[in-house]
Amino acid sequence: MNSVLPVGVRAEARVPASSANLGPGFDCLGIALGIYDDISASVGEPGLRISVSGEGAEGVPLDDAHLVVRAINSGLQAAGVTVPGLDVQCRNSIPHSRGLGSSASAVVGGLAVAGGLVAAAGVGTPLSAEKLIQLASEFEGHPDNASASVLGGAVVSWSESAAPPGGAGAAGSTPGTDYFARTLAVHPTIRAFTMVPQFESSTAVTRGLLPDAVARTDAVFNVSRAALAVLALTAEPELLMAATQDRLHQEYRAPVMPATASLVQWLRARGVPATVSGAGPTVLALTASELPAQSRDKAAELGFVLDEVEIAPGVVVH
Ligand SMILES: Nc1ncnc2c1ncn2[C@@H]1O[C@H](COP(=O)(O)OP(=O)(O)O)[C@@H](O)[C@H]1O
Ligand SMILES: N[C@@H](CCOP(=O)(O)O)C(=O)O
Repeated sequence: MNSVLPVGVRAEARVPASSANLGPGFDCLGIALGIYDDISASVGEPGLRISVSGEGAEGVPLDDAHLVVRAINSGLQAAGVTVPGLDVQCRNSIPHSRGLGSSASAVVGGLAVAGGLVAAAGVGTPLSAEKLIQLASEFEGHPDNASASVLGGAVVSWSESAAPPGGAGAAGSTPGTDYFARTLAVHPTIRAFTMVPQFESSTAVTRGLLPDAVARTDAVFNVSRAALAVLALTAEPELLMAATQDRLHQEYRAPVMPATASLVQWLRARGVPATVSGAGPTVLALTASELPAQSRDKAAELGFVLDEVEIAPGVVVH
């Protein structure tokens, strides 16, 4: 029988954004970025009271359908506990639907808060980092984002499933899939720059633009670049230009985000290893060199705001 957490138990989580794919590592490489959502939750009287401020506050439901609340409930269930009610506060800095993994961050943050409540009460089963990766990947469908937000730094993630190999279409977990991830020790000279536009793009929609099958030559191209990306990120940053080339997703998504494609092309033509961040429309540059002096103006001309962001630690619960 499930334990009931007592009223008054409280936990907070600070969860980073993430950028998935890093060019060739479609659905398997990611990096945590220093843009954070802060979530706090207390066990309260029956019912749900939720307040949301910051990014995306106007567009999210303020009831049990809220993604963070759903993740908290899922985490409590996984830990084998229940609560009479919840008070939840979300203070968001991660922009939604820009390719910065906001949905994965919301899920990781909610699960981590649930783990924090369980730990604070000293009952139920604690949620380890491995468990958070498993639950978040099952829940949200993007282990590359979720693993980065859990572990921090750059990550490689993979899954094992009893199901036969499938297409590249819809995200979402196949029942019985196990998810795994490891961090890469990012070379200390590598810096991260984001260029974030105002316009949004749904990950689910732009996954629909990807073909189910690709030419073997393109598959080989990406396998070689993804393997090279591990070397470039950890030991030889001078290889980042070659290591961030991709033939699996960026070109297919370009027609619905031409400004993103133009900015990536402009930067790469000047030796900056820029990629589409996740499913876009944000542009990410991981580089050990300075950006060309005109980069900020060029980004602004196309409607993007350029910032340097830290390569972030994983979710922190307190
Ligand atoms: N912090 C959050 N709280 C509630 N819902 C969120 C949050 N972050 C993202 N979402 C939901 O996820 C959607 C964005 O998901 P998605 O299209 O995958 O973009 P992203 O690249 O930002 O993850 C939002 O429209 C919203 O419904
Ligand atoms: N590998 C996924 C990553 C989606 O990331 P998001 O930040 O855009 O949600 C994909 O490329 O679809």
